[in-house]
Amino acid sequence: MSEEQRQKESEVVQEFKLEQDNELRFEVESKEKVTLELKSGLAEVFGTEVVKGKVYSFGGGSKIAVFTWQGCLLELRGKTEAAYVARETPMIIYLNTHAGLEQIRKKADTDESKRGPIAMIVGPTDVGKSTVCKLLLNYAVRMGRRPIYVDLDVGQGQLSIPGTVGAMAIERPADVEEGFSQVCPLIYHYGYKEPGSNVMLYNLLVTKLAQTVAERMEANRQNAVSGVIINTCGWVKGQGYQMLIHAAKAFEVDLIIVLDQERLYNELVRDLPETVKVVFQPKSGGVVERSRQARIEARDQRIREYFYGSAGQFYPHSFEVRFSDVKIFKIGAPALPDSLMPLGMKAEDQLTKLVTVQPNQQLLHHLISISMAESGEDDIIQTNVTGFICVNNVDLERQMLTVLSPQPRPLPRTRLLLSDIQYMDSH
Ligand SMILES: Nc1ncnc2c1ncn2[C@@H]1O[C@H](COP(=O)(O)OP(=O)(O)OP(=O)(O)O)[C@@H](O)[C@H]1O
Repeated sequence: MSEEQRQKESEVVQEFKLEQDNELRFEVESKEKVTLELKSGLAEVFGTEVVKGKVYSFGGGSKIAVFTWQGCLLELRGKTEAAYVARETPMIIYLNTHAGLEQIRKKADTDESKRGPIAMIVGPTDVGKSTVCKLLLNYAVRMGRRPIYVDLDVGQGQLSIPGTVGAMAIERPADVEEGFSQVCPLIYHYGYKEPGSNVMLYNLLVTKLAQTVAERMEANRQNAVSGVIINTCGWVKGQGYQMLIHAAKAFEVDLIIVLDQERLYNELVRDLPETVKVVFQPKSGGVVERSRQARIEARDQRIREYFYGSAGQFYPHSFEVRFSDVKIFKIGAPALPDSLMPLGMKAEDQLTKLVTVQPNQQLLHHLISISMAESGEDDIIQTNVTGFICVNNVDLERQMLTVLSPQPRPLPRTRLLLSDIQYMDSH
């Protein structure tokens, strides 16, 4: 018997029969792998249809729900941390939300003066915001729509690596194992994992992103009719709340779905004009709370996937870059008291100021965004980025950086933006 066969024999196999409107929830133990197969009936994972007979594979730490509207038989192989069938889910509520959005799209279909819905999903951490976004986007594309996904979550975003905000037109349902295919997302560099680290910059980027999305809707009628789904951060108190209000205004949202928190719902109803519809919806009982450590690991995993692929299928490059061949900037200078500011400038302006960085050992392990800006005069802060590198070594004597890059040398552009976020490349 081969090693592979032996492994297969000793595998834990579990079968689940689901009635209609049931959901199988499972978590994969860290460092383990679990496969899923639909044996009969129909099922979906966060809005993407599961293909019968196809074997899907999920890595350690995955938290998955397989829902069925009609009933089905499922098989799991491998070590699950928890696996159970839930009968109570809010899926019908989410489906109704989709139907409501589709009504607005239908009106825009026949009336050139109208556009599709702009919906924002808000709520505290771990209420399933990203999952509801995915669901609504998947249902929309399955109906032939081309919605725009905007991700404002700088900590646990789905479109790019942590420390960025971005948007992408969704062309096909998310892959069950890999999520949305990241072809040409429009990404802006923020540089921190917390939205509160530089509120001025965050709001500036949200405004810029909103403008760009509006332009895209102007230029592409199919996107305009399909509308926008916006994912947000879980920071909903104090300044975090003000940032949500800012985003709602910048994107001119029509609908806000508040998951799980009634207080937030009441505040939004109170503070936003009546033209913005605010609805309260429950979170799914399946959403798993993540510890601080789990969040750190998820962020690291996201960055690793950027360079190495979700299954280690990418081979990034490591090469040297001469200090003199690039210009590195960071955004935000140390705050000075108003009395020391040059005439006409406010202390706040410092926060969105571009500062040149002389390469030194402090760059070690930091992520760096490659700006699309071509020259020094371009507004680098409000220009999108084309990719990311990580600094693996700084040689002051030879004036060289060694960088990890998804693409071979040379770097596609020379204007670089330093991120506060670090990544230890342990490959
Ligand atoms: N019904 C469900 N059953 C099992 N797991 C689920 C379910 N819904 C969501 N999850 C899982 O729960 C985790 C948290 O969900 P999600 O990322 O959508 O929450 P969030 O509110 O966006 O979190 P954050 O505030 O960190 O952005 C994810 O790993 C997701 O796969």
